Amino acid sequence: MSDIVELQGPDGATARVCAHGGQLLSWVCAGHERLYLSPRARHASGQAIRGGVPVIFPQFGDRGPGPRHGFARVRAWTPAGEGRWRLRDDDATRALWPHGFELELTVSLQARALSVGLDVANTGDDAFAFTAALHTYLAVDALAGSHLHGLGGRAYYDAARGGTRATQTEAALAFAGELDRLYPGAAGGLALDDDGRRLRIDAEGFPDTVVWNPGPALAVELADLGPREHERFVCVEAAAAAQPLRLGPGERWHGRQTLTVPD
Ligand SMILES: O=P(O)(O)OC[C@H]1O[C@H](O)[C@H](O)[C@@H](O)[C@@H]1O
Repeated sequence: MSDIVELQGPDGATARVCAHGGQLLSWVCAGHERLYLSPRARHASGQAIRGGVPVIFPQFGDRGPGPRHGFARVRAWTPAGEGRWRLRDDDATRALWPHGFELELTVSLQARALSVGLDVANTGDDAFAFTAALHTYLAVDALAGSHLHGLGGRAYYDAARGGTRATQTEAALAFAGELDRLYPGAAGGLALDDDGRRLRIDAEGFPDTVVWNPGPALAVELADLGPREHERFVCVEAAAAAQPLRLGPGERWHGRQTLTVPD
């Protein structure tokens, strides 16, 4: 598609970013694709692309009256220089959410690392509250053997079980069946192991982490996913979802997720 830009890293890494949704679609580092993009992903206007790094704003999930996961992921963003895209309010966004804002997405490639930044500026005359996330789909070769480290002992809300609160007792989280957890106040310091490969996941600005895998039954129900596709990814999301963030007129917030392939 013509609205996809390829970025080159210092060590031969590449990233592809689509203006539709301001969405990272691919990051190839040390010869491996690190992000998952569904073969059934749709790039059509008004549709969210299943995979990569969707930008969730101004509403995470169903935590408000607006469209599920907000509108940023289905809007056309504007290129704003090397590795930068912007989204500003317009008549269509104000019809859904009556506020003046500017989002800036920054994608940068360092040696063995990818950094995705999201800035939110309040350009209107009134304060607003928002929830947001970088809804990162990490590719895995073998879901059954994958483990996410760094959330042991953390409390979470379990959206796959009616939002009940629980505490993760195991040090390494395994994936079997639907998993949909919001860990408030747990950000970054994570590592995903998959088939002998490790990826470090760090965050700043975003206070929470969401971990999602639809499992086999839900994967079949999602038209842009399909049978067994859930075995190819784990979503580890840098999120501000448990409590809305507030910005007064002229204020700006910055969040970032960094993925690193250790040497
Ligand atoms: O299907 P989507 O609207 O893209 O949402 C995909 C998933 O996103 C997040 O991870 C939520 O916690 C899940 O509840 C949701 O199912």
